[in-house]
Amino acid sequence: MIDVTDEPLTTLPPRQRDGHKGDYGRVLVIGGSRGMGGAPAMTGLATLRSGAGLVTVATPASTQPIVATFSPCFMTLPLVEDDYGIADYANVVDLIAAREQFDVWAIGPGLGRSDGVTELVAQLYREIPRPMVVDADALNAMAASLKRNPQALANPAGPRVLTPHPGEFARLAGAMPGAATTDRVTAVANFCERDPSGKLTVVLKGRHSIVCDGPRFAVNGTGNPGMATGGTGDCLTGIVAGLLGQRLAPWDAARLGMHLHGVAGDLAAMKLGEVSLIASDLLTYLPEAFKAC
Ligand SMILES: NC(=O)C1=CN([C@@H]2O[C@H](COP(=O)(O)OP(=O)(O)OC[C@H]3O[C@@H](n4cnc5c(N)ncnc54)[C@H](OP(=O)(O)O)[C@@H]3O)[C@@H](O)[C@H]2O)[C@@H](O)CC1
Ligand SMILES: Nc1ncnc2c1ncn2[C@@H]1O[C@H](COP(=O)(O)OP(=O)(O)O)[C@@H](O)[C@H]1O
Ligand SMILES: [Mg+2]
Repeated sequence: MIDVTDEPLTTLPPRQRDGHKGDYGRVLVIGGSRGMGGAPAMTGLATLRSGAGLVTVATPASTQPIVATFSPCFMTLPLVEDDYGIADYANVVDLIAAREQFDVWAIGPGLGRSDGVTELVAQLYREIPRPMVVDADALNAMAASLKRNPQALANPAGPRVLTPHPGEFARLAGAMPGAATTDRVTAVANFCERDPSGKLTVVLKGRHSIVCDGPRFAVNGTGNPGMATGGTGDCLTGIVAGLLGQRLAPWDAARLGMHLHGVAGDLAAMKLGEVSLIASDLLTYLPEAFKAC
């Protein structure tokens, strides 16, 4: 039985005077491919702007120099690639071996689609014991794995927060959710039940994004159509990862993340007087959104 939550939004605790980077999370973002270096960079910037202590962006070697130019504040890690994109065999071993270094993983923005990506995502999704945000092409990779074996991703090693838009959700679940909120809630709740381990939280994005973890859901009331632009979803991935890095539970990080994402978009639209935004406008007003919360 699914029910709308009546819990108040969980917010971040006040920072201790002697806080240090490790207290606020070491986040690994895995994304990017030739021509899509901006996506993981926006995710990394949103993670930092959401308060994470340290952010590393792992991206194919050919894209690494480009991603690194987006900010001196995050580190970058080259991923081995072959002619078809990321080479799964060469990377999964190193990344899994690195699992103790990172508190939170965020995979998918700009990752591209290939057999190597599908295999890399499937192994990381199953094996990494830390909280993981799964977005964009990592969701498309999951859909490819589920098509081959519906149980391929059951009972992952740690909590997973999926952030599909309706197109990505349709690939994952096999059908486009209806437009009505009740249809969308039912579709997401049914999808969450596919993993009885209770480690799944899903944010179905849109005008009124819905967060659901199986028994409960919440509908977001912030945001505006100016946010319907490339990169704003990559920013949401970073916000949720940044909140997970500060020790919020997946449900709280997803629910607060979508709320703050929309508040930042509303502040940007109001302050810029713009009907259409670009994703970096959202990043500009994200700290103010946190302050207002
Ligand atoms: N600067 C960069 O590097 C950027 C890189 N990016 C990266 O690009 C990769 C592909 O991601 P993507 O979302 O752009 O494309 P895709 O997965 O094909 O889905 C889009 C299709 O889904 C459908 N659809 C239906 N309803 C929908 C809805 N409400 N909202 C959205 N879509 C909806 C609709 O299909 P249609 O109905 O047109 O057949 C639509 O054509 C991904 O890795 C991402 O991170 C981007 O983040 C941008 C900035
Ligand atoms: N009309 C709208 N009103 C409010 N938010 C919107 C609207 N359209 C899109 N958004 C938000 O913008 C983001 C778009 O995500 P996504 O499609 O993944 O973008 P990208 O992959 O290009 O970064 C989602 O968080 C969605 O909730
Ligand atoms: Mg997206």
